[in-house]
Amino acid sequence: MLDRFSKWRAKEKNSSEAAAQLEHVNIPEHVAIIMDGNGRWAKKKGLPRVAGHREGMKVVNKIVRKANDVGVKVLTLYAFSTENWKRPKTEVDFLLRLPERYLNSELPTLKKENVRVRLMGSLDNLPDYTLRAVRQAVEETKDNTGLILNFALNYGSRFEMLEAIKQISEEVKAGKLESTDINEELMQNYLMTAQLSDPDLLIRTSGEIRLSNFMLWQAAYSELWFTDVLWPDFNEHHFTEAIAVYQKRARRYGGV
Ligand SMILES: Cc1cc(N2CCCCCC2)n2ncc(-c3ccc(F)cc3)c2n1
Repeated sequence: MLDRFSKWRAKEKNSSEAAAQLEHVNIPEHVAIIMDGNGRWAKKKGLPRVAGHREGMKVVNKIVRKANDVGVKVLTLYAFSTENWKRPKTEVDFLLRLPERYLNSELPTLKKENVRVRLMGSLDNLPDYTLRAVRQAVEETKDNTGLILNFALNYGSRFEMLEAIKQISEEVKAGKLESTDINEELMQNYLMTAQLSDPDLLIRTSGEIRLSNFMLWQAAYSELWFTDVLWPDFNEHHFTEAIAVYQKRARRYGGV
């Protein structure tokens, strides 16, 4: 007896296989990705976990190129969560070297492709070498007008929402805001995604069907697409399959 999720996946697979060519209408403006499965990928191959993260970084490049090619405007990538600090120190140290490694090799190309690098997360707690690299990339691409490449680094949605609530309540206390001013539009301006549209499509790899404290406010109406593919095995075809499925789904925003 197929459970509801397996039936849904079978239906999505058929519809996405039918979508051989990606339509260039109704491309999701903002795509967010939880890049999961790197450790499992390495374990399956009898490699250390960091080999999965290294391989996963190569996939970032492929998907950034593809997103830019198909006309996505914002690509948010969940690179390091506030929960990742609980991992072994050696793995955390390796992970927090990746921004610098990625940017050292890719920033010139990103600049050539008019990509703007953006960060969201609690950056102050990051090591100096990570901060230096990401701040340089943000500065050197700040005038670019193409794809916004938004890395979530040391990011947690509940922390983000609590910080926004604290800031708003301080401003009410200081008389800068009235409590009647507080609405969804105001709240969005106090989140780390201020100025960005909400994700139209949220992808999670590796078969986990959870949001894991990622963009909980912003993803309220996002189309969610889950795949068993582990991030290091994720490629442009999986990405365009997710977009093709998004294009086939009606968007209702809670309406009928
Ligand atoms: C911590 C971390 C982990 C990380 N992984 C590679 C992708 C799979 C997921 C975990 C490991 N990647 N990949 C790219 C970055 C990055 C971050 C900020 C930035 F400005 C430029 C690049 C990155 N950062």
